[in-house]
Amino acid sequence: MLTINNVTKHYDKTEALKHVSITIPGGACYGLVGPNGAGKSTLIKMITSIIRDYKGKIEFNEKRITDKTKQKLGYVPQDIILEEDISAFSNLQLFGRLYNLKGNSLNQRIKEVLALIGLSERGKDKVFAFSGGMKRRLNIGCALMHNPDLIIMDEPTVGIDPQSRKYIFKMIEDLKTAGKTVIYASHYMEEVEKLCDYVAFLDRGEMIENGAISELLQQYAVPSIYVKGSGIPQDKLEQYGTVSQEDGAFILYTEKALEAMEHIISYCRENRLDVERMELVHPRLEDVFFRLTGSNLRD
Ligand SMILES: Nc1ncnc2c1ncn2[C@@H]1O[C@H](COP(=O)(O)OP(=O)(O)OP(=O)(O)O)[C@@H](O)[C@H]1O
Repeated sequence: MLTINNVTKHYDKTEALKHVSITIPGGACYGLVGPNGAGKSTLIKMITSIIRDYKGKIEFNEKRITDKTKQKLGYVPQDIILEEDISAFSNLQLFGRLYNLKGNSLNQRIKEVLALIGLSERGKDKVFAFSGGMKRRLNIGCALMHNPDLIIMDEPTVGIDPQSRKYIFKMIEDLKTAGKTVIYASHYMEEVEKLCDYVAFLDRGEMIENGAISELLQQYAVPSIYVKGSGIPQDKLEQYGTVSQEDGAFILYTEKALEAMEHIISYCRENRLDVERMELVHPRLEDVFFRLTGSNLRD
């Protein structure tokens, strides 16, 4: 378990984090979400003790993060930190040695990690020949060499191809199955919704809300109905909730979705109006963020 207790960080006059507290249960995948400048990278650097001058307390399994406990942490930075002129194997070897792996156990671990990141066939190839996605996978592999219990990933899918993204998702699922704890900072809300069990929303250094994704969806997101058809009066829909328009269709946000759908269908039948398409839209994490902040993450 990782506990972040009332942490505050200033960079000169910028207050990058303000009294943030989060508890991350062991074995969970925890999303950190927020717009540019929200404080995600600062928080991650504090967890990994790259930044040490802050107020508050961060503990992993009830111990302050020291050079010794740091051995249990794996950090995948936003920027790729690989030696391009040497092979994938040699890059992993470098990182393994940093964690005191040697001889057979080092070679064995390199093989395991190459398999985990889907690059077994490319171990001998120099990194400069790799695609952006392969470099990202190798970057993650470097952080896994010492088999850490907590893996912290800062925007690991930025600028990569769909195949590598899929591979990274699978790696995270495998890490979860192996009982590892994962912190996943991302701008991509749909990725967090798919991969993570919990999420913390950060905005301008403040933690706006956090908790289990399923509970936040229930608490904050209102279901909506997509209705497309000719002649359907907007005020009929407004009897059930708030209505917005999108590409010639209505989106009705309502807590009484099924009742509203039944009434819209019978109204259209009675008045011989044509319903081209009507469907219930399940709320998304993006909607929760919008509800809490009044803006979209990528505005
Ligand atoms: N080294 C630094 N010196 C001064 N200000 C900084 C420094 N690093 C970050 N900041 C400021 O602190 C705030 C939080 O930045 P941080 O990089 O943690 O946000 P972020 O959520 O990771 O954003 P992004 O998604 O753009 O990486 C921002 O206002 C940023 O400009």
